[in-house]
Amino acid sequence: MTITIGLPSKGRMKEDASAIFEKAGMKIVAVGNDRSYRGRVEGFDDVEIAYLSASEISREIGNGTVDFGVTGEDLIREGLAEADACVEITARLGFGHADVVVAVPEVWYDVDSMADLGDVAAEFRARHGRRLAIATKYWRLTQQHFSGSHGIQLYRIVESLGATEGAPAAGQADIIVDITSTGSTLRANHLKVLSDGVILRSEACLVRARKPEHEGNAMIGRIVEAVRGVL
Ligand SMILES: Nc1ncnc2c1ncn2[C@@H]1O[C@H](COP(=O)(O)OP(=O)(O)OP(=O)(O)O)[C@@H](O)[C@H]1O
Ligand SMILES: O=P(O)(O)OC[C@H]1O[C@H](OP(=O)(O)OP(=O)(O)O)[C@H](O)[C@@H]1O
Repeated sequence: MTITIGLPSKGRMKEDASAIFEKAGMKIVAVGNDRSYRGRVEGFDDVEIAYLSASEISREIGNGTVDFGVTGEDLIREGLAEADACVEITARLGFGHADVVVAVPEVWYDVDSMADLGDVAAEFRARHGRRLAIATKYWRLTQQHFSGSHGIQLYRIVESLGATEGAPAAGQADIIVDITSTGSTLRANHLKVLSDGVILRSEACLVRARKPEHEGNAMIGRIVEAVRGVL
C-alpha cells in the first residue's frame, strides 16, 4: 500500500512542515520539475507527497484521499463535521499557532464575557430591529461555540473571506470570530477578545485519516514515531 502525505504547497506552514519531516529522517525530494505537486521521500519507496493548500489537506484527510497531512487544527475542526471520528491528531507540531476567538468592539465596555454577549444578543432585535451579526469564515466553530456551548441562538453569520477584523467598522457586522496570533490586527481594529472567547487554540498538526487498512501497517507507525521523535 502506498501511503500519501499531504503537505502545504504554499502559505505560512509550507517551510516548517517540510522541515519537520526532514528532521525526522524523511527527506522530501521533488518529482519532476519545481512546479510539480508531487514529491517522494528518500529511502521510503512506498510513501508519496501530495502538495495541497492547508484547507485542501483538511478536506482530503476527511475523505481519506491522503493518509496523513500537516495542517492547522482550526481547518480540521472547521472543515470536518465529525472530525474526531474520521481523523486522528497524531502530533502537535509546535508551529502555526493561532487562536480562533470571539472579538467585539473595545467600546462595548459592558461586554466582557460570552454571558454578557448573550444578553446583548437577546436584546439586539428589540433595540436595533435585526439580529446580532457575526463576521467570520469559521461557520461551524462559531455555531458550536455560540449555540452549542453558550446557548446563544439569536445571531446571524455574515460570511467573511478576508479582512474580517474590518467588518464591524465597515458596518458589515457587529462582532467577529477569527484567528489571532500576535493580536496586532485586533488592536489595530479596536476589537477585544472576550474573557471566555477563545474557541480553539490551534497549531499545525500531523493528522491521520482513520482507515481500516492502517491497522497493523508498520509504515504508518514508523512515520508517526519518526515525527514524534523530533518534537
Ligand atoms: N497569523 C495567522 N493568520 C492566519 N493563519 C494563521 C496565522 N497563524 C497561523 N495560522 C494558521 O495557518 C493556517 C492557514 O495557513 P495559510 O493561510 O498559509 O493557508 P492558505 O495557504 O491560505 O490555505 P487556503 O488557501 O487553503 O486557505 C491555519 O491553520 C491557521 O490557523
Ligand atoms: O494576530 P495577528 O498576528 O495580527 O494575526 C492575525 C491576522 O493574520 C491573518 O491574516 P493575514 O494578513 O496573514 O492574511 P490571511 O488572512 O490571508 O492569512 C489572520 O486572518 C488575521 O487577520
